[in-house]
Amino acid sequence: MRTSPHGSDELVGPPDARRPGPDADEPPVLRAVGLRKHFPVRGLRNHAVVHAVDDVSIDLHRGRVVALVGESGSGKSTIARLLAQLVPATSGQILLHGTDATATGRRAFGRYVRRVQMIFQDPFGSLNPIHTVRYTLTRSLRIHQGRLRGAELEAALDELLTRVQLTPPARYVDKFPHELSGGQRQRVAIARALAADPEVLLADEPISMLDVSIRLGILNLLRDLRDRLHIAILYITHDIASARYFADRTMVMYAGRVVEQGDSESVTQDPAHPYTQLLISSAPDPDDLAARARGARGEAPSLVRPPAGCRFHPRCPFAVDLCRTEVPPLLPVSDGREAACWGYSQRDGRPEVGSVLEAYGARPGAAGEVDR
Ligand SMILES: Nc1ncnc2c1ncn2[C@@H]1O[C@H](COP(=O)(O)OP(=O)(O)OP(=O)(O)O)[C@@H](O)[C@H]1O
Repeated sequence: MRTSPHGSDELVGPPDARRPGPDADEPPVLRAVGLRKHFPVRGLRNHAVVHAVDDVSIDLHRGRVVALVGESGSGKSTIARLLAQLVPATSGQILLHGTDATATGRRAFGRYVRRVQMIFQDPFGSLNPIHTVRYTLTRSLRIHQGRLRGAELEAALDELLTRVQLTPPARYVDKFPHELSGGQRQRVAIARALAADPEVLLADEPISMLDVSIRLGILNLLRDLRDRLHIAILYITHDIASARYFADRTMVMYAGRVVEQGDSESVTQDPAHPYTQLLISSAPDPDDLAARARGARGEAPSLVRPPAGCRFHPRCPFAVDLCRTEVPPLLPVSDGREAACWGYSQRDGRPEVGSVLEAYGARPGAAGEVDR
C-alpha cells in the first residue's frame, strides 16, 4: 500500500493484487460446482421460484481472497449461506478438500463449521448483548477445541484477542458488546470465528455497516489472517474499490449468475463484460448503477421469471438474437479472465463488445480508492 502525501493510509493503488499467491497452485480447499438455489415463492401458483443463484462454481484456495461483487439482490449472500450450509442447495455440489461435504446431520455440520466459518455484516446483531467477550469466545473455543480451562483457556483468549489486534487483551476480555465500538465488535466476531481454527472464512459484507474511518483496519486484519494463517477468504461486497484492494480474484454477479471473473486488477480496471463495465462506472455503489441503468434501459430482471438467454440482455446495448435465447457460458477473455458474454465467443475471431459506457453515455469511474 502506498500512502498519501499526507502520510495517511489512504489507498492510491492496488497494494499487491498481483502478489504471487503462495497457495494458488494447490487444489482448492473449498470448491462449489454448479450451485443453484431456487426459493419457492409463497402465494404464487404454478410452483413459482426465485432464481436466486444459478450454476455458480467457486474455488477458494488457502491464503487467497476471492471477492464476490454485484448489486443488491444478485445472489451474493445466498452463495455465502449455501457455502456455510445454512441453507440447502437446490442442486450442485460443495467439496471440502475434494470430498463431497454436504452435511447430512448435526455431527457432520459441526465438523464442517470447524473448517468453514462465517462473518456477518452486522457486528451489532451478531454478538449477544448479554454476554461478555470472555463468554462469547470461551463458548466458541469450547465448542470447537474441547474443554479448555484455567491458564490454558486464558492463554487461548489472549491469543485470539491479540490475533484480532484487541490489545492488551485484558482491556477487552470482560467488556460487553455495548461497551465496544462497531469495529471492535467486528474484531470480536472475527475472533469468535478464529476460535474454530478454520481454513475458510466467508465474510458477508464485513465492513459495510462500519464507520468509513475503520473499514480499512478490518480489511487489513482480514488480509493479515490470509497471509499469516493462510485462510481462504470469500469476501462479499458492494464496494468494487475494496475488492480491488483486498481480493486476489474477483467474481461479478448479475441476477444470480456469474458474469465475469478473473484477477481483481484486470476485472476492476479493464472490465470485459458489459455489466461489469457499468458496475465499475458506478463505483463505489452498484445500487447507484441499478437506479441509473433502470432509468436508462428498463427494469432489473425479475428473478421469478428471469430473461431467457443472457439475463443482462434487456439492458445490454450489444445484445444480438443469440443473447436473447442462449445462456452464454463463461468464455475466455485473456489471462485466465472469463466473461459470460457471447461477444467473446470469437466466432469471427474478435470480441464484439465495445465500450458500454459510451453506448450509455455514462461517466467512466475508477475502482481505485477504498474508504478508510
Ligand atoms: N429465504 C428467501 N426466500 C425467498 N427469496 C429469497 C430468500 N433469500 C433471498 N431471496 C431472494 O434471492 C435473491 C438474491 O438475494 P441475496 O440476498 O442473495 O442477494 P444479495 O446480492 O446478497 O443482495 P444484498 O446485497 O442486498 O444482500 C433476491 O431476489 C432475494 O429476494
